[in-house]
Amino acid sequence: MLERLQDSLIKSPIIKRGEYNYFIHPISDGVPSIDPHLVEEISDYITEIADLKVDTILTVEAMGIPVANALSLKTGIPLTIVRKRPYFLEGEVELSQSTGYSKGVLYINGLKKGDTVIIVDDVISTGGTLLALVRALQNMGVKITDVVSVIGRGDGYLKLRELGVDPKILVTIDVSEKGVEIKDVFRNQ
Ligand SMILES: O=P(O)(O)OC[C@H]1O[C@H](OP(=O)(O)OP(=O)(O)O)[C@H](O)[C@@H]1O
Ligand SMILES: Nc1nc2[nH]cnc2c(=O)[nH]1
Repeated sequence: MLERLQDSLIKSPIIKRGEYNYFIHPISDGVPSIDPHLVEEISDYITEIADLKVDTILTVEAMGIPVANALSLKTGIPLTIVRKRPYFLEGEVELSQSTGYSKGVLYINGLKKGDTVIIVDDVISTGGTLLALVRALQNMGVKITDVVSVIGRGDGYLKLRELGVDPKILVTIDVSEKGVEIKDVFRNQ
């Protein structure tokens, strides 16, 4: 199950970003090249495990885009991208993002109260990004059917449970200076 993803993850190089052990992988970095079969394996799996009765697939710039776009092509569901730059359109919602190695601002456009979305992202680590995004969507009155992260590390996902959301993490890993270890693979109940 998700063999390509698991096999490629254990080959990930590690770099230090401050104190943070950052793994480098095609899905989360686009480095080295992204194998389309890998993206297909992941998007096929998401169609089996996630609730896709939604108006749109929501992802975060930049590295949520390859998988979310494949899912959009496969299902015919539109794709909405949370951007790192403002457009100053009416209804734009701004939120602060923090990860284990960076801080920034994200901007939601194109969503309104009553819309239903699935969130798809490449990695959940501290949970800072998805926590801020889910909070903003809940304040907007947007319904979230599922939150899917391709890769998970650490216990940041627990923060989302406090908002009533239980993320589906396809492969959970441990990351140390030595490399990546597979901890768990998501299986449908
Ligand atoms: O759980 P967290 O600690 O918040 O980390 C997860 C976030 O980190 C990465 O985004 P990043 O901001 O590095 O942007 P990128 O997709 O442009 O690489 C990733 O795409 C997630 O959105
Ligand atoms: N590529 C990559 N993206 C991340 N997003 C949050 N943590 C990480 C990480 O260690 N590697």
